[in-house]
Amino acid sequence: MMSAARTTAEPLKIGLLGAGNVGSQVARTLVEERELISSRVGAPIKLIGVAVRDVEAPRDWKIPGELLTTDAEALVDESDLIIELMGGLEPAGALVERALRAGTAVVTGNKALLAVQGGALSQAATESGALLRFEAAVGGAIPILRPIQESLSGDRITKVMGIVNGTTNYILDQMDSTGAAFYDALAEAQRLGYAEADPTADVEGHDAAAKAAILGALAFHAPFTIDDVYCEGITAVTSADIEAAAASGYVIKLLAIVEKNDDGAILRVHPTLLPRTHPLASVRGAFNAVFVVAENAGELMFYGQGAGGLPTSSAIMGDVVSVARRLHGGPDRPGAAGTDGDAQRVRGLPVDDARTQYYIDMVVADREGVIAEVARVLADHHVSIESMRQPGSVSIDGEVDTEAARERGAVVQIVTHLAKEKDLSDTVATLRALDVVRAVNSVLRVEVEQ
Ligand SMILES: NC(=O)C1=CN([C@@H]2O[C@H](COP(=O)(O)OP(=O)(O)OC[C@H]3O[C@@H](n4cnc5c(N)ncnc54)[C@H](O)[C@@H]3O)[C@@H](O)[C@H]2O)C=CC1
Ligand SMILES: N[C@@H](CC=O)C(=O)O
Ligand code: NA
Repeated sequence: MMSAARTTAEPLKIGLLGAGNVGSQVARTLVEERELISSRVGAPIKLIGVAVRDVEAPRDWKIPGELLTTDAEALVDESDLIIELMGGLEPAGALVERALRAGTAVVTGNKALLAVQGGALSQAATESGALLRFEAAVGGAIPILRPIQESLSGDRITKVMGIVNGTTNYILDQMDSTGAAFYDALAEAQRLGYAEADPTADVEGHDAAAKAAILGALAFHAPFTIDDVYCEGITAVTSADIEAAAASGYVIKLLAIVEKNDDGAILRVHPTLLPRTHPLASVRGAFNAVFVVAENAGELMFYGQGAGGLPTSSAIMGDVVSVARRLHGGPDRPGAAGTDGDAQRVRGLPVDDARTQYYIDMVVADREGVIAEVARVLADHHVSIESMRQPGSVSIDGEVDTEAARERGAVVQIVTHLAKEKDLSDTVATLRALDVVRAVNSVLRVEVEQ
């Protein structure tokens, strides 16, 4: 049985299995951000070892040599919490099972394993009281499994549909937007750390099918496996298909769809034509998006980075913090504001410090030199202009360029670059005070840049 909740200040011992794209980023976070993660947990944590195949292999982040080991089993036996990021069925499956049977908590991103042995592993966890979490297994960084398992646990989910494989979305997007060749786009997806160790799993749809099985199992509370999923990948999709779809206003996306009716559930993965106006059509690159439909909640949409070492490590670390809180006897929830021991508490700042773009609509005297005067006021306040329009004079009832309209003044509409709220409000006050400015009608904030 799982050992009693830890109440001492003894660090929680974390063992990491695998240090590839995701594992090396998780190792970096556990070492470089140890204090922050410990403060989020509310108790100390410590990475005690990283099991690798080759201690000399180059990695995205250089793991301190004393942490590296090739003895994964010994590391499992010494740890309180195992993070499995080797991928594949074996030896990952046996190691995860070994940990769970010993009551050791496991966090994994291994959808291939979960889609085959998820039921048996959950059973092993239940029997020993061990915790098993796998948010990274579907949608990479996107929190999607916990919302399904927890937030929607009081509702009935009827359908989950989305783009759940970053590699194939990247390939299809590159082919569609740049005319890239399939294998060039795949090679780039591999270089960027999106693809599975064997990318056949991505392009043949098996990775998306594994995710569909996990989504179906959690959404419908049923023991679905990858064998229950109808699966077609993208290898049969040609450049000609993509061009023809584009000519008719469609884009081709690999979708995973799990839906329930009165008789049961259908789980499927296949390339699908979507109108370019469909929300999933705008999901570009390795991004994922998942729609969930529930009887009472209606439609929900989740969007974010579905692949890549760094984004995926975020989901892994979220599970690690959540599990570590429970192992330390604390609640599996964030502390109330300012109570979780987070040393980097953030103070509130005045809105004057906010930076955004602005749209200003004003009426100025219709004469020479006025625009230069307006532009100078903006420059004096460090507000630069992105675009300026002069749609015409102030007309009433549709009159066009009459003497009377010109007398009322000219409309000027300005969009600024990023500026500080304080500089903008000073700018507007100065503009209002100018003789040549008849009125400042609107000042609206514009969000363009991330
Ligand atoms: N890369 C991504 O975007 C995402 C990956 N995942 C999952 O996370 C897991 C890891 O993915 P990546 O880091 O991309 O894979 P990767 O192939 O880059 O890394 C796996 C690492 O595990 C090592 N490994 C394999 N067998 C081992 C053994 N017996 N002993 C010691 N080390 C061993 C490999 O040498 C490799 O360095 C996989 O289950 C994958 O499906 C989940 C979400 C996103
Ligand atoms: N290979 C996967 C990685 C994330 O799950 C993908 O491309 O989405
Ligand atoms: Na996720």
